[in-house]
Amino acid sequence: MTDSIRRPLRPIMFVGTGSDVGKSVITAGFCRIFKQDGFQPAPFKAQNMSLNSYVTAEGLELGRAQAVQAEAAGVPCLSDMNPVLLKPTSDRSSQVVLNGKPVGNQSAYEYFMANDRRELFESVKQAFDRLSGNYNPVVMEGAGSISELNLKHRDITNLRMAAYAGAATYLIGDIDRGGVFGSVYGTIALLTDEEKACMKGIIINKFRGDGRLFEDGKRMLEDLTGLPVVGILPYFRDIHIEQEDSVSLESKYRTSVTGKVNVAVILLRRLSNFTDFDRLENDERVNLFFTIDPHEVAKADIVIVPGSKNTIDDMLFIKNNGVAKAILQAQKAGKTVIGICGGYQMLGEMILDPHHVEGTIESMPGLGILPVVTTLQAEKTTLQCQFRFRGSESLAFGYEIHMGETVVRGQAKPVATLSDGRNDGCFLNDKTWGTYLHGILDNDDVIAQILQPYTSDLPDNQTSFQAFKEQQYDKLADLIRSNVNMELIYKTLRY
Ligand SMILES: NC(=O)CC[C@H](N)C(=O)O
Repeated sequence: MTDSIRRPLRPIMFVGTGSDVGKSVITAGFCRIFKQDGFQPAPFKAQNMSLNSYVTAEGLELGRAQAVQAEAAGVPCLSDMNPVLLKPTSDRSSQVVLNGKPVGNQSAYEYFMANDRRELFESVKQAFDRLSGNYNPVVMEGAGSISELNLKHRDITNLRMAAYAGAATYLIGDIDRGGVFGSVYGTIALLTDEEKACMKGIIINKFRGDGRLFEDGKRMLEDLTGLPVVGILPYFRDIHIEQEDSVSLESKYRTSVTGKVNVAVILLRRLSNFTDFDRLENDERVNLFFTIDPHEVAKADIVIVPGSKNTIDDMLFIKNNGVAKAILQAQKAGKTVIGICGGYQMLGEMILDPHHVEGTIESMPGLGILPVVTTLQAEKTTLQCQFRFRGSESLAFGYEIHMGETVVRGQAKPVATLSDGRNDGCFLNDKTWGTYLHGILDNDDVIAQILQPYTSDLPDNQTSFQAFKEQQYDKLADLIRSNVNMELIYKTLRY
């Protein structure tokens, strides 16, 4: 790479013909490419709607996708990378996180919408400006489709942002779902001239088979749109990049199998941070599946109750559909039952909501497996933390995102000792515990402890999860480089 290429670059932005076309993963891949080429890139997505979030070193919350992209970029994550995060608590309301802190529920959000989200867009622009002052290039991601005509005037994420940033913008179309000519052509045709001026090319994603077979199609799309098709990316299953949207969760609904340790994660309605299970999911010894079927829960060796954005609603949900009973039976039968965050709260005796943080119900009995009582507070706890799991020597890493404070009754032992001196969680025995620590299952010591009763096999892959993730980002960057015309892309990024 010559020095001339390392001059300041224009921001680059990836937008889509629809949701789940692969924007987040491609953005992560480009973050890694720019890092490899000697730049200091940073990801940016103005607004994210997700129940998977992460915490910065300063204790500010942002969407997991931008945290993953920051990891690919090799830089610490910042709330400026995702200044607006909407976390749905019910079908009608979301918690709005602005610059890393909750500012209320949807009613506050409606206030922002009253004048086409002008205040919100101002905050978003400021976050972008702070970021672009320190990183080069900013690698931006849009949201959903860029041709939602009725919503455009309120858009703060897509081309309004691209125009403000002066970003070289690339449209991603998904050929796997079909209709790629219509969706790409239609998307470009519906843009205003100002929006069109941002567009520098098209990337066709999820192509199955030999990309050369698409040569004719590529030419046709170029003739139709007047934009170059800069790459045709193959459909891949062998590169594991954390994905965080609900569509990717749907592909994980599976069932128990024989011959592996079966881990059932309860598919709560407001399940948050399902990325907690990525490490276990990639473990050869394990079959991890998300389920809401009591019969499947009964077949599992290990049952995990995950985080929930609405613990009380989800508690009611599992009581009504028989899953609560299945979890209690699993625990009585000597199987492992673990709760994380909202799941930890549900394993307890009672969940109280005096300030109506989650809704109108003020108290809800839990499963009564752990001797703990949770009270939802008005203030949210968002922290990164280092901890030691049980008797383990090694320092592990996790993060907390919760409104609830949980009090342990009696003499129960903690699950972890945090480096700030606090204790976390409630450990009843080797097979029964609950914790607030997201990311706890990324740690090898913890995985070894929970799998120990069920398998004596050692993991096939002895590399640490962190090293594994690094390899995956590099593989993704290689795949993009060999299928995308990077020279053309760099040309569009020079001022
Ligand atoms: N991330 C979570 O599981 C949060 C649990 C619960 N809704 C709380 O805010 O305390």
